[in-house]
Amino acid sequence: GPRPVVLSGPSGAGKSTLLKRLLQDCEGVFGFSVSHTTRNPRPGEADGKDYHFVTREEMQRGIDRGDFIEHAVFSGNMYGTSKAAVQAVQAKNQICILDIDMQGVKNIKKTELNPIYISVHPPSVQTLEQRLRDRNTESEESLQKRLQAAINDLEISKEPGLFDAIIINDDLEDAYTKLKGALKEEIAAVQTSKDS
Ligand SMILES: Nc1ncnc2c1ncn2[C@@H]1O[C@H](COP(=O)(O)OP(=O)(O)OP(=O)(O)O)[C@@H](O)[C@H]1O
Ligand SMILES: Nc1nc2c(ncn2[C@@H]2O[C@H](COP(=O)(O)O)[C@@H](O)[C@H]2O)c(=O)[nH]1
Repeated sequence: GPRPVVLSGPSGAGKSTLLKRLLQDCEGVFGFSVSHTTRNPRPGEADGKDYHFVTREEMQRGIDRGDFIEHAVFSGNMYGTSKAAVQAVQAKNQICILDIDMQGVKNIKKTELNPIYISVHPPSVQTLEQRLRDRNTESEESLQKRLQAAINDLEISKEPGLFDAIIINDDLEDAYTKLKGALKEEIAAVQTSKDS
């Protein structure tokens, strides 16, 4: 099947915004890998669509059973990509998109998934902070943890070869055009195979 895509980058950089657009714009081409998390759902988030919302005990049982390709603790909550989440997308011959943090990127690199790695960056840490504050989803404590992780991860993402593309999400239209451009060959291949 087509190569999966890993979308990473600091919390608040715009990954979900960009990937939702990609899913809508290229209908049937991409499928989202629905992660598990122990964090509480935000208003508007649906269980099984945005995440599988689980307790710590359920998540730990899944990890112990070997259900996860990768898992990490981010801002005090557990997150993980299950084998079933990726297989569900791949079974439809779609490009599987994983929205994961830097620990996830490092762990996926140790597997045989062989995805395309894309990092979404904010234009500045100040803009990132403003976007996170405006999103109104985080407590002050969670926001500070996310900003600290962002500063660390932006430094790590300078490592040569870690990402196939880095997209600065300043103007949304421009960032979306660049994201779609970075994936144009994969999109065309899936569209061609669907037509034939
Ligand atoms: N180019 C942009 N210009 C202005 N605001 C933006 C832009 N892109 C995204 N946003 C806004 O910034 C906020 C963070 O975006 P989003 O939730 O997509 O980030 P994220 O990287 O998915 O974060 P997380 O990792 O926490 O899920 C949202 O409120 C979104 O509407
Ligand atoms: N390593 C993983 N990271 C994940 C996964 N699913 C989401 N994430 C990352 O967590 C943070 C926070 O997400 P939020 O929805 O609480 O804002 C963000 O960087 C996501 O990319 C996963 O399965 N594994």
